[in-house]
Amino acid sequence: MSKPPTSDEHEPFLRQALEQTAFCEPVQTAFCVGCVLVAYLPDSNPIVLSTGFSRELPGNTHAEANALAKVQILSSLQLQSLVSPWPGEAAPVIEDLLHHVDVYTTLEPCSVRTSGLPSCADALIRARIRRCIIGVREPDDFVKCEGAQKMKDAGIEVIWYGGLEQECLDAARRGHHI
Ligand SMILES: Nc1nc(O)c(N)c(N[C@@H]2O[C@H](COP(=O)(O)O)[C@@H](O)[C@H]2O)n1
Repeated sequence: MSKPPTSDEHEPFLRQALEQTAFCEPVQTAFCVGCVLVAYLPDSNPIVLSTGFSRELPGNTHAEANALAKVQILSSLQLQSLVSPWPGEAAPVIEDLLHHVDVYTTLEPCSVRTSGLPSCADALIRARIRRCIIGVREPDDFVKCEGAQKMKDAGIEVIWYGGLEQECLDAARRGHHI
């Protein structure tokens, strides 16, 4: 069995998510967020499956949804090369793999979007990820975010990392005139 990571083991992945924020095009109406999806499989080191940042994919897209979308389009062959050895007998299926995935995100996943598009918290709940490790709570600059509570209520373990809060907040607000 793979050992659960300690809080120090989270830091490299949250830092990797923080690096993703540098790629965001800043806008006044939303935050710059970075995300990394990491699979924890038995007898294997953690595997980075995908990364994402705000507005990376075309349209008004969010970091967490982008990281999910990028892994959901992988072919079975691509998944197999990423997650070898896969513990099951059949080829890996993304829906199964996601139950072993921790989501590292610099900002609390959104629960409500000003655009009315689907929220990241709902997308992560639907994907039935294992845990969500969050850099900082979303400040009330735009909306009141209840993403962490929503995920907890749905049975997803939420971990507030705590050690990179200011960096994550500064990254989120990059380019904002406040
Ligand atoms: N968690 C998260 N990830 C992102 O990539 C984001 N841009 C945000 N921002 C939040 O979403 C709201 C913007 O909603 P629209 O993109 O305009 O629909 C903004 O109010 C933040 O709450 N959050």
